[in-house]
Amino acid sequence: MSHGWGYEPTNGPDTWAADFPLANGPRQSPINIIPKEAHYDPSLKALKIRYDPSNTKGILNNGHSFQVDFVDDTDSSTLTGGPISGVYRLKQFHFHWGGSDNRGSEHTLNGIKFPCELHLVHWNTKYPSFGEAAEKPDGLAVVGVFLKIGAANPRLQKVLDALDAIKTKGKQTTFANFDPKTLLPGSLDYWTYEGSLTTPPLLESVTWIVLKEPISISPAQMAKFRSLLFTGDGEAPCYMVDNYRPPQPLKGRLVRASFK
Ligand SMILES: O[B-]1(O)OCc2ccccc21
Ligand SMILES: [Zn+2]
Repeated sequence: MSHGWGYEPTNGPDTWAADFPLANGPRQSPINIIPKEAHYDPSLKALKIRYDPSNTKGILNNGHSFQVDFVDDTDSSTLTGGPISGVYRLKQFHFHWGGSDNRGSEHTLNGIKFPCELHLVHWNTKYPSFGEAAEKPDGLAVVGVFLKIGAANPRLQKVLDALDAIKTKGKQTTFANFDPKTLLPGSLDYWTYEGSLTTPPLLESVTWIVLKEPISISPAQMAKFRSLLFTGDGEAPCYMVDNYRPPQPLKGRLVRASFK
């Protein structure tokens, strides 16, 4: 039986095109961002991010990352402004990280990898659901935030403390009253471009909004991420590390900057 996609040599990013032909599509993510080649666009609006912590639903190890899910049946946690039009609802956030501090992010800056990258996933409410939106060219908007090694980040602690309960694939636990806005850096300056999911099915439905300013994470906090397992209970354990797709060809796309 064919094993599912993952990040090992036998099922990692270089093998995905076999089952997911979009892997070689015209608007794939992530990309390498070269700030000097980004176009400052004065017409880009400021990001407007309003999250309601009471929408927090739970935290799950999905075998590829861990994600914090939100109730998305009303417009109480939304992203508006920025490069998007209309209202996008927060669905979940998750991370990608490396087995050591020299890698882990999906987007890179001048070819530099960060040790970790946060994705806050939102869907366009002009469509009836996340699933429907994920198949539309303007269906999703993902805010990407780089994490760099530094002082322990107290804003991450509540998420980190929940990881012991979701060590293996498929485990989930209650997680309530978390405000993801507390994870954002002081500046909301961003780069934006049209791209895709960075995981199969690699749907080309994402307006990417990558923040310029990273947030910090300490080595000890990174070690907690790396203590999760890709594998389920009873399987030979495989640490959840290097769950990132490398940068993909730009194929003529414009990267715009919201700042000079
Ligand atoms: O592929 B991703 O990690 O990046 C965007 C996204 C959206 C929803 C699920 C997973 C992802
Ligand atoms: Zn992601």
